[in-house]
Amino acid sequence: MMGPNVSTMQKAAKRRAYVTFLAGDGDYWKGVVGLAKGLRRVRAAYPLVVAVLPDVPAEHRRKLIDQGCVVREIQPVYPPESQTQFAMAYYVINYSKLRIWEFVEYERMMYLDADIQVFDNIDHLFDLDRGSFYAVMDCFCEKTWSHTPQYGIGYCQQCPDKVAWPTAELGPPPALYFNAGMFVHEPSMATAKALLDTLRVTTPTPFAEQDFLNMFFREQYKPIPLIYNLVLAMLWRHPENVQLEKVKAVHYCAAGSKPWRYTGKEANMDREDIKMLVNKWWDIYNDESLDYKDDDADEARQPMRTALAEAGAVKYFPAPSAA
Ligand SMILES: O=c1ccn([C@@H]2O[C@H](COP(=O)(O)OP(=O)(O)O[C@H]3O[C@H](CO)[C@H](O)[C@H](O)[C@H]3O)[C@@H](O)[C@H]2O)c(=O)[nH]1
Ligand SMILES: O[C@H]1[C@H](O)[C@@H](O)[C@H](O)[C@@H](O)[C@H]1O
Ligand SMILES: [Mn+2]
Repeated sequence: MMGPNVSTMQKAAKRRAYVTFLAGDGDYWKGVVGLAKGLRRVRAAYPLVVAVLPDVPAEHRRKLIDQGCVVREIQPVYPPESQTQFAMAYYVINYSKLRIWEFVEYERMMYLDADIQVFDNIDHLFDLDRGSFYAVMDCFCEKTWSHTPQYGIGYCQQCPDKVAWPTAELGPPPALYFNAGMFVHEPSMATAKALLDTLRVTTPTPFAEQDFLNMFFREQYKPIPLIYNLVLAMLWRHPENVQLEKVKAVHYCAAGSKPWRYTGKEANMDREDIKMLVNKWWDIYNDESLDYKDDDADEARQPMRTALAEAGAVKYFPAPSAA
């Protein structure tokens, strides 16, 4: 019979996880495989859950399971009917990301887009104070933002003093705005319901669920340093803000930067730092020593170590220095 300590430990081990999202039968599964291997490389203590839409083929799901991912099918979430024209078509699918609030067997999760790679362990973000929504501030300088007043006047929250916000004409400056490719959240059925209920009465906007989450979590949002989600455009838009050697997670979101589609032809893609980061992604993706092995003793002990820590063997987590 299992003693109470063992079951407590098993429960504790289940309470935290990384989570990503996969839709369609295209090539984004490669991003998930890369991410799974990257998390293993930095000895992440928690599993990677993949929220997959029904349209992800069995063959792709198998590749994720073979890499040790926990595959969970979710039902798509659509914004109010026939209003999707307001959101960029490419982003509409991302509303389904809201389903990850339903993963209540985890008390805390860190969401990472499939086009993010981690180069350093970021487990400590799970220890941030509860009750807030943590993410990295976005940059408004790329063409994708050309529909906004910010872009029009050249204002960016990454350098708010360069172009002052014209309060007289435009009212108070916009609230801090995060990139939704990476965030720390707390699953909760109540929150999941509130998100879906609110979505039902919200007109879609260009950045789809990213705009929506920014609106929904405006009061709870706490910015964390950009080393946890380096939006690549920061390299050429705000180089003075970036210390590349300190960056722990890179988001290959600039046009043409997805490593598995990279050709080097699009704007800025011939930069040395970009080439280096794309190569680093491929090194991890191709590294067979990072493939998941069922019988890997060290791997098997990992959740137990986490469980021990959470069950009280380590009673106190020092406050993370990052935020
Ligand atoms: O065909 C697709 C498209 C997207 N995705 C998933 O959706 C994520 C978001 O798509 P991108 O990474 O291509 O989008 P961007 O990084 O350019 O977009 C940014 O804006 C989006 C607005 O919807 C989201 O908020 C996204 O998380 C944020 O990083 C992907 O990483 C991937 O996890 C798929 O699985 N298949
Ligand atoms: O989420 C979007 C997307 O990643 C774009 O590529 C980027 O230019 C934007 O800044 C961001 O808000
Ligand atoms: Mn992305």
